[in-house]
Amino acid sequence: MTDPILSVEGVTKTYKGGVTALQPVDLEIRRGEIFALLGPNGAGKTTLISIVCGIVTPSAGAIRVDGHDALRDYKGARRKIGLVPQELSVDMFERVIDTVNFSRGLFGRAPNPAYVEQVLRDLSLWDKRHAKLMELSGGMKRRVLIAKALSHEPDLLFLDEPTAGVDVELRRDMWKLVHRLRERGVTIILTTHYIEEAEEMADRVGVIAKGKLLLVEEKAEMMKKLGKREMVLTLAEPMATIPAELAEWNLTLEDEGKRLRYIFDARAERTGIPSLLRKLGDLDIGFNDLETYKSSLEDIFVDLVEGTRA
Ligand SMILES: Nc1ncnc2c1ncn2[C@@H]1O[C@H](COP(=O)(O)OP(=O)(O)OP(=O)(O)O)[C@@H](O)[C@H]1O
Repeated sequence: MTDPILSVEGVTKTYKGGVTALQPVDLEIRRGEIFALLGPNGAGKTTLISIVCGIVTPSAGAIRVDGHDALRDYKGARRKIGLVPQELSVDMFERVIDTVNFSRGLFGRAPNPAYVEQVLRDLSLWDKRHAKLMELSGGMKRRVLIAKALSHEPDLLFLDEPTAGVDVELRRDMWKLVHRLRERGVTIILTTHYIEEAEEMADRVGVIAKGKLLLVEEKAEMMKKLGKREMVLTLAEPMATIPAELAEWNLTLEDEGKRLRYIFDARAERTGIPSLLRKLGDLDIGFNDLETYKSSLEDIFVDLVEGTRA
């Protein structure tokens, strides 16, 4: 890959007390992409982000942000990054515009009212710019966190669980916003528990569990490569048990014997469907309907994460 905006090499983290939060992680993020880091609670997502942002010191490894060594040239690296944390940690009495300008100042950036106005407009906060944070709804406060993170014109934006606990409408707004930011050239890394979010937003997805980056793939490629498919037959007559003759297909009987589900590997050359249908004919088992489904990213995720269990 040419000139990634972020490269993480062999990064590990063992916290004091002995919790290993990250096994050696290697990851390169391309300029302009939306990358979703998907993993269950405690997988190490926040630890990885915090290391890249210089909040947590890694036990080993190297990080480069747009050419800056994040350990040796912390300031240079950090200036490139905007971080939207999970938690609100803002002064509730402050006004929106002041807190955003303050964040910008922290990075030593000269005032740029036109830029700040654009950010606030993008986030539908312009009309609220003189409101105190305490006067805003929860969703608006989250937008303020994003505005603060964007205040110093970063090239790489981290969103740590951007939509945890927000309503569906705000979640959709966030997704739109992320796409708009990318159109402006901002690279985005988001962490999420929500498969739907990764599926909806990301160009690439990394799956992390127990501190291990299990897989990094183009989203579409991941779906294609690992995708399973399902076929569901609605039977003409309910069935009490699956006949022994059908054992090799590993079918499951559902809905009080009215439906047969067959899960097969879309990658396999032989799916087993023609022979299954023939066998059903031989056994005189009729069906009224046949549907097929692609597996979702959710199924893939569960498979991968379960695969890490000893
Ligand atoms: N400061 C700390 N000291 C000790 N252990 C920690 C610390 N921070 C995190 N951990 C542990 O490291 C592991 C990874 O935690 P981390 O917060 O990175 O996961 P996560 O994927 O972000 O989880 P979540 O989705 O719940 O935020 C967990 O076992 C956690 O308990």
